[in-house]
Amino acid sequence: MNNLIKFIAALPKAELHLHIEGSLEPELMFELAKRNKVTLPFPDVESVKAAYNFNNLQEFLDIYYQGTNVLKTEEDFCDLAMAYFYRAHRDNVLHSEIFFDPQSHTERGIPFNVVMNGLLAAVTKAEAELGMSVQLIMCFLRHLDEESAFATLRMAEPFLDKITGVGLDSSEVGNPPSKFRHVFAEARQKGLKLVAHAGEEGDASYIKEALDILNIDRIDHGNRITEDRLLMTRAARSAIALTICPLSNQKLQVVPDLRNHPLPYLLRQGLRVTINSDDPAYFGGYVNDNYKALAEYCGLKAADFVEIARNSFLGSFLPDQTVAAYLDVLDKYVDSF
Ligand SMILES: Nc1ncnc2[nH]cnc12
Ligand SMILES: [Zn+2]
Repeated sequence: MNNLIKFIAALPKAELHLHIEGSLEPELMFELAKRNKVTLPFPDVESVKAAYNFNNLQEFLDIYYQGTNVLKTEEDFCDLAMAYFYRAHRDNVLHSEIFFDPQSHTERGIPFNVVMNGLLAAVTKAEAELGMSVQLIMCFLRHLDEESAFATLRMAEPFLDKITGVGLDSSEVGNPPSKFRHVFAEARQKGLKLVAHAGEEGDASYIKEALDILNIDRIDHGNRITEDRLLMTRAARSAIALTICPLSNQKLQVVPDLRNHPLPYLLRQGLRVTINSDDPAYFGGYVNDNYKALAEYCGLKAADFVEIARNSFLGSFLPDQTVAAYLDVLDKYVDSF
């Protein structure tokens, strides 16, 4: 097992499902609260951590949106993203596609430009200092209406060459993909990639809608695809990637027991599954912790993790040439281990 943990630690990988707001560690939350004179509803870091016990997605989201209140300036967004890039770099993440939730900031009066400029400064720094590649995916909050998503897309107009795609997150059940069909169609027309959280808490019909109506390029989570054999076959044949987040699933009680996580089954069924951290500051682990959990609880072996790391590059939105270069790095690592 020790050898496998070492193998995972240095395995070259991409992370494709990471909410930058979900990487806000309690320590940084307190630092930013002090810097911006924001009063937090918690006396100290320990009590924040103690509050991170969730029975479902909504309980998490309530506390996650509250956490964003400390983010006010470009510098805050830059510091937040840099903290994640340094941490991901330690996990040997070579490429990261990060989500951000502009509406959680614009709704509290923070200008869209402040969010973008802060994140873009961090992306430039991570690329230069750490040699990482980074892409940004702008998510629409699905508990808000489609008009608000359209307004967000309009705000993003000056930055569209720096945004790779759009996504759909927040409260899934009751907010089906079809609610956002027009804004996704417009995003597609603008040349953006499309992803959506689907089949996390919602049943497999949410995944089917996201594929049929939104025409997504990648499925975020998708763990409930096991409920629909036809959909699984379709996902396997089309090689669409699933960005699965095991520790998140456990924390949000989407999967009651990690020992029964569907990822190994989906991998054997030939689906392009990847392992990701989702909101690592809230769910108790960064990407390598998620890989390790699958080793420990599901008995995945080195060859499985190589396949998953390979999937992470193949499922990315990088150009083919860059993917090929990363796969070479991966092959060399495997040969040398
Ligand atoms: N796991 C998740 N599901 C839906 N929306 C989210 N926003 C941040 N994390 C999320
Ligand atoms: Zn997510």
